[in-house]
Amino acid sequence: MSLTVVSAPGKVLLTGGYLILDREYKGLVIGTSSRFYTIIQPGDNLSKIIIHAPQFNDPNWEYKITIKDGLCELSTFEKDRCNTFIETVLKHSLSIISNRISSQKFDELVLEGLNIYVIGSNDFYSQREQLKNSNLPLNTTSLRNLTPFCKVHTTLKQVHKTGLGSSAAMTTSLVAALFVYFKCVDNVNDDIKERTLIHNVSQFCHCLAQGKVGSGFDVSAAVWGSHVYKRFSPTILEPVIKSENNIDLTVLNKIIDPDYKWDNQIKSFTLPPEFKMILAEVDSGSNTPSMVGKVLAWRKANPEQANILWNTIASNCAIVINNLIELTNEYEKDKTEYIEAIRTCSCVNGSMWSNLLDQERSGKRIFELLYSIFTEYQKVRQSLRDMSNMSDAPIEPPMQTRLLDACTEVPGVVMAGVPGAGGYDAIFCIGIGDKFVTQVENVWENWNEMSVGPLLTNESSEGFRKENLENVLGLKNCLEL
Ligand SMILES: Nc1ncnc2c1ncn2[C@@H]1O[C@H](COP(=O)(O)OP(=O)(O)OP(=O)(O)O)[C@@H](O)[C@H]1O
Ligand SMILES: C[C@@](O)(CCOP(=O)(O)O)CC(=O)O
Repeated sequence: MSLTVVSAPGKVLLTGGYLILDREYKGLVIGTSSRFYTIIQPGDNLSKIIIHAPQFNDPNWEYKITIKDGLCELSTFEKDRCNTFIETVLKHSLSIISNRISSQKFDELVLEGLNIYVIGSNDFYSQREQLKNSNLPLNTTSLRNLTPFCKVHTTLKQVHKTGLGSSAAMTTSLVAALFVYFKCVDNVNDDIKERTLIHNVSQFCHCLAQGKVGSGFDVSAAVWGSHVYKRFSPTILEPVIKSENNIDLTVLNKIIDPDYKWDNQIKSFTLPPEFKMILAEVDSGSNTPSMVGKVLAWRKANPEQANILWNTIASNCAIVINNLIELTNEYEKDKTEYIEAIRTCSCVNGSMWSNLLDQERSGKRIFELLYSIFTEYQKVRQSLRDMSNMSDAPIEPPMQTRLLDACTEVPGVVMAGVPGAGGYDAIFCIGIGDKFVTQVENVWENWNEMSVGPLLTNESSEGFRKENLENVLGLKNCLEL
């Protein structure tokens, strides 16, 4: 049977939280190896769409599709149980697709019905409960022993998410899978225009479903993978977001077109060779919208002070980003020297890397770049703590500061911080060589002040992609074929 499978990565915003809401500033977003999968196969019911989310206790949604004046309408049999993200994507993607392919082809596929699976890698959801119920310690060995895409034994509403951006990865993989299934795109992995089309539709659906136009970095990561991000002007989507219940399809079709005047900027990025990112979730959770509200209100009330702070953070972040890029260039120039320098630094605490600069040895530029990333990122953290104190939003609260400082002490660690909006959700740690990973994980496992749960994910710079079911370990077992 023909199956369409599309995956999209999660995200970690390393630098630029809050700043990227403003087009003046850029952020560095990293794509994760944890991916969200959408699988589509023909249904066996007249115009019925069944959505399966087999990881949850409330696993199915059913819709009936009707098309009226080029607009797709969905009716559901269970009015009290809705999934806004899925419904928004289905309704609008199908309307857009019906406008771009022949009506005969569209009607044929709709009439058959669609069977759709939406499935996220284990790291999107906290696995603490599973481990606890099986009496397993909260560490990476236990996580590796879990079945891929395992059941979370709770409902979608109650599940603890880890901050990797499940809604953006799901939205993007679902949009892309629908466009592939209806053959509205034919080379979506490689064709930039087709990828841009998927970006524009996903960005629109995600904003509409979440009820606001955010910076869109999470959808951008799901589409393009790791990159330096400058947001699009919110005015682009305003005409179709404001009139939520009465969207003009002609306007929408114009806006999502790949040639429309979107002004977002993407500069692709990968961590330099020998770098590794690890992540942990922290057992508390934060309310991002309320933190964003506080920070933006403070900035509005204190524009001069805020601008100084914003510009300081931006210039420190720019040095971090440029140095990371330059390190990759250094590797290309002389791989042996690079690897040797990294090996030296990986055994030493970052604050001591400056000592290496005084010695007569090769690899000086690499030591310089590493030390500069280490110190500039410490300055970013200080500014985020200032932002926390002044706006009263716990971006890097003292509990996280203590944990991050302990991680930063580990030899080979280049930067440890709170991703995105910060708060009590998660932390990331980027280091060089292999040894720092076990040592940082030891710090986490033995941390008493709060419970720190590692994730298995690491950096993967690739955006969404069409997949072959057989190549994704464990995915086939989730389907009722
Ligand atoms: N496996 C899934 N199946 C169906 N819907 C899902 C799934 N995972 C996420 N969703 C959708 O995404 C929504 C969660 O979006 P929300 O914006 O609250 O989280 P998020 O910010 O993406 O979270 P996080 O960054 O922690 O992953 C859910 O309400 C649901 O609509
Ligand atoms: C605070 C903000 O800049 C980043 C939020 O990131 P996260 O969802 O906490 O990873 C908001 C946004 O960019 O939409």
